[in-house]
Amino acid sequence: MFGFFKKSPAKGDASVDTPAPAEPDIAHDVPTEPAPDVVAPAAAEPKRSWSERLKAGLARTRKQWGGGLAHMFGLRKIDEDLLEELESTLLMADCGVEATSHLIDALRKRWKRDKLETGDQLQAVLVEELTALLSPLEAPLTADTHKPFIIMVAGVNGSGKTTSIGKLARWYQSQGKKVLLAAGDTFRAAAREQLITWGERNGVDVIAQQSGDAAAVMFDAVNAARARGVDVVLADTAGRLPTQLHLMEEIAKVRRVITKADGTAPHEVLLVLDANIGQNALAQVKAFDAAAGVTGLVVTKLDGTAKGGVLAAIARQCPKPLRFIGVGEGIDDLRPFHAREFVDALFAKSETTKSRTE
Ligand SMILES: Nc1nc2c(ncn2[C@@H]2O[C@H](COP(=O)(O)OP(=O)(O)OP(=O)(O)O)[C@@H](O)[C@H]2O)c(=O)[nH]1
Repeated sequence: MFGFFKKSPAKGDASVDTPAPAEPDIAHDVPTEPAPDVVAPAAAEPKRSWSERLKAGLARTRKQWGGGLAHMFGLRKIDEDLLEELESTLLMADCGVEATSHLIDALRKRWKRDKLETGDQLQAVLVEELTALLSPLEAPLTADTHKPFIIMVAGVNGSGKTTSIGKLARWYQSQGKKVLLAAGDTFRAAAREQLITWGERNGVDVIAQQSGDAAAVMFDAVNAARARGVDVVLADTAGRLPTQLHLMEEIAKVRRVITKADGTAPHEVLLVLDANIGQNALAQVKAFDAAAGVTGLVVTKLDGTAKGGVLAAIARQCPKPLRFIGVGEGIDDLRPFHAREFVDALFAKSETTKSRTE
């Protein structure tokens, strides 16, 4: 079962100058308690394409928008009442006041300028404007500017960090990269076990310590990655709330230790946001950015929420590259964000996905 898993590191692989951590424990030991899966086991149902999964995943948000929008558009004549209804629908989908006003103003201008008449014509313009609003967020993370390319993953508790790391590891493996995981969530034992189990099953080395602090794990991981010719390091960190100031200080320290181990790193600081938090995402981006210098976002759980409009709020109020979006618990349910693909899925005809989502 654990056949792919490498045992202990070659001597000197994880040599540490300072601080002196406990001996790095390449996690080949059997976990003392059953570890939860990083992601749900492969489902028995036939494999669906990413675009099908994206459409299915966005069903709730689409219902919130589309449900309201379907009767709004069609052959209905455009008037101020229609724009007002559209405004409420966008606000309810958590687009936020700024993005909503921006979109409504743009639609009003286009209505007058292009002499639009029907709701359908207005919908086509909304698709265009929303794509234009979200496009600046589109910036896939190829992770090939450095070797090893060190990605530090941060976020509040339960946002989906550890799960996303498993999915990202699979994604980068599929791109032909050699991946190493660093179990830097030293607060939650289960997170460490999750990564270890995932690594064992997928032939990915995991740097972990039975005890010790996150900084030491990071230091070991950077050195081990160098010694083993790793392309991408995915470093987990403990969940924390922006209000927990001492923990926000700790994440700044974790970052500093990574830089100490490799002067050019971290090459990416990914903030994982749970889409269900809607507008709170903005405050989280600001707080984590101040503490750890966020360079990219992952928005998870877009499948479980009607608040997919939060991406528009992010685009308008705190634009950061949206590297990946998650639309499910399956291993392949996290993919690079593409604005047009996202908007198309949002406005897809529900018949195409209905049978799969119910
Ligand atoms: N439906 C759905 N669930 C997700 C998605 N991403 C993560 N999850 C679930 O969210 C839950 C929390 O995920 P974790 O990865 O453990 O979260 P974490 O941020 O590492 O948690 P802490 O270590 O407590 O900070 C798990 O049950 C995941 O399966 C997603 O895109 N969709």
